[in-house]
Amino acid sequence: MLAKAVPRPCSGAGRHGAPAARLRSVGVAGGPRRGGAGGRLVAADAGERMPVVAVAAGKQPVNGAAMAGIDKLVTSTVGKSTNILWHDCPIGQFERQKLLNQKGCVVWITGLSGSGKSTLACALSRELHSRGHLTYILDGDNLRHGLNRDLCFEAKDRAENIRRVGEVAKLFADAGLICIASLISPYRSERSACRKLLHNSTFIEVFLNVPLEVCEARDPKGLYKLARAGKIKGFTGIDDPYEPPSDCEIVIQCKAGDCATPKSMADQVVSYLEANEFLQD
Ligand SMILES: Nc1ncnc2c1ncn2[C@@H]1O[C@H](COP(=O)(O)OS(=O)(=O)O)[C@@H](OP(=O)(O)O)[C@H]1O
Ligand SMILES: Nc1ncnc2c1ncn2[C@@H]1O[C@H](COP(=O)(O)OP(=O)(O)O)[C@@H](O)[C@H]1O
Repeated sequence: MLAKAVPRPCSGAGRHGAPAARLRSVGVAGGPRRGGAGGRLVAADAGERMPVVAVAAGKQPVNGAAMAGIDKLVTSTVGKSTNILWHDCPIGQFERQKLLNQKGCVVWITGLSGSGKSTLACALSRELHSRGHLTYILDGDNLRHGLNRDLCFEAKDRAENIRRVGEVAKLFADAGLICIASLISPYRSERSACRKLLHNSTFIEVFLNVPLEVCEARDPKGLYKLARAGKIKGFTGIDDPYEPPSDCEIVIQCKAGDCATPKSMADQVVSYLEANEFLQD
């Protein structure tokens, strides 16, 4: 049966409530996500989903769901979507995390082209996989082959690219996975907006601090050469800005001739995840 719609916190995607349960407490019976059988309709979070219609008792609910027990529904307008309701499910992030023995999070790797983002993402995924943890990589280049194929590299398209990846990453984290997002994401404000989508402690920003000269010397795709020759316009670091993070969780520093190996970069991130109880053996 559908319960009466009342504002309540839940652990579904997009909830910004209390920090996800520490792994130690994952799976404790009667935890925060225990609920009755069947789906629930819940009202929107303040801020993200603004209720616009409250149907008084006895009146026809907005979506026409004149079912027994529903005398009041609160619908929301979110962006261009009107009259929408959040549908919750008793199997939530808590249950999924328990199944996976890990806490869902986003490891967001930012840095110049050629700084080693994809290399680190792969090394990290491999390391976590070998320890029995489920990860998924959202790679900027790869996503531009599908989800983001309609976007170019103008500022507004990069911003939309980052926003979309942030939203997808949020879903993966809610699914209980360690989501590794690897994209240049050159703008501080857009990275910060992605951080706000998640509870702060579950957004782990990793800055690959590699000097432009090193990235340019690597130039595995020959893009810097093309950018220097003026054949690619608006290339990050050449004629488009990169705003380094001012306060991120992990900085991996690399200087000419002095770069950590991919495995030791991955180990640095794994240590952080362990220290912050994202992983359970
Ligand atoms: N103008 C310009 N500037 C920067 N990068 C460019 C550009 N044009 C194409 N490429 C290639 O696209 C990859 C970056 O895509 P992202 O989605 O990560 O970029 S962004 O976050 O939207 O800025 C980037 O991949 P990486 O080298 O792996 O970073 C490049 O291969
Ligand atoms: N830690 C590292 N030390 C030395 N070379 C690296 C390191 N990480 C990446 N590379 C090399 O640098 C180049 C760019 O790496 P890549 O992961 O494709 O960067 P990005 O995804 O940031 O563009 C590749 O040729 C890669 O082998």
